[in-house]
Amino acid sequence: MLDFADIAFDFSDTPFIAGLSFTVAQGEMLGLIGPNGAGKSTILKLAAGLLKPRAGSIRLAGRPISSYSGRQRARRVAYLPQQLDARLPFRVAELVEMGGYPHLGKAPRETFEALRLAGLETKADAPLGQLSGGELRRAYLAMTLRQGADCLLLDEPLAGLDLKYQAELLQLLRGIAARTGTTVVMSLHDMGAALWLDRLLALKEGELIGAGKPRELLTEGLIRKLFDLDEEAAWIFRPGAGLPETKAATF
Ligand SMILES: Nc1ncnc2c1ncn2[C@@H]1O[C@H](COP(=O)(O)OP(=O)(O)OP(=O)(O)O)[C@@H](O)[C@H]1O
Repeated sequence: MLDFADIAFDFSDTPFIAGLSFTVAQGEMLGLIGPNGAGKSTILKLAAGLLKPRAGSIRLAGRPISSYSGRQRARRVAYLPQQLDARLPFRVAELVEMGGYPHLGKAPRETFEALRLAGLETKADAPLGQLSGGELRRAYLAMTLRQGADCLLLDEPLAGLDLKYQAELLQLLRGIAARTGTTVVMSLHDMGAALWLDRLLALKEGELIGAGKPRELLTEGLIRKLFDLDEEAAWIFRPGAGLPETKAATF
C-alpha cells in the first residue's frame, strides 16, 4: 500500500533522513515509535504528500504519491495531524462533514456514523473551542474517518485520550483494517498500546534502528538504546517493578 524507497529528506540545508526504506502492506497496522524529534511526524507528512523527499520514491497503491491530484490523494490517504486547531469557528458536526469534501459530499461514511464511531454523538453541536483535549482529538479523528480513505496516517491519535477511548480507538481501527483492508500508520509514545499493532518501526534521529513485531522488537535493550535510558532509568519500562529507592530519594 505504501512504499518508501531510499528516501532522503532535509530541512533547509540540514540533512535529516537518508536512505530510509520500508513498506506497509494493505490492511496492516504499523506504529512509528521513537523519542521526540526522531522523525515520526516527518515520515507521516512525507507519506501524506505534504512534504517532498529530496531523493527516493514514495509510492501509494503502486503509484508515485506525487502523481496523484490533491483530490485523488485525499480519497486514498487521510492524515490526522498532531497539532489540532480548536480555534476554527465550527461545530463538531461541521468539522466532521468536511471529511467528505474529497468525495463531493458522497463520502463512504456519513457524518453521523463517523461521530458515533468517535463517541461524539452528543457533542455534534458543540463548538470546537468548548471540547476537552481528548474530545477535540476524537472530533478530528471522526473527520479523518469520514474521509473513508484506504490509508489512515495518524499522528499520535492516542494522545490525550482516556483509557476507554484509547482501547476503543485501537479496537475501532483494528475492525476497520480487518473489514475493509484499510491500512493504518500511526505514531505513538505509549509502549503498552504499541503492543497491539501489527508491526513497529523504531526511529531515532531520522534513522530506522529497528523494525518488527511489537513483542519481539520491544526488548529492554532496544528501549534503552532508542530513548537513551541508562540502566537505572530503565525502571520506567519495567511495569510493576516500582520506582527504585535510589531514584525516589533524589526527587
Ligand atoms: N519545519 C521544520 N524546519 C526545521 N526543522 C524541523 C521542522 N519540522 C521539524 N523539524 C525538526 O525535525 C526533527 C523531527 O521532527 P518530527 O516532528 O518529525 O519528530 P517526531 O518524531 O514526530 O517528534 P515528537 O515525538 O516530538 O512529535 C525535529 O528535530 C524537529 O525539530
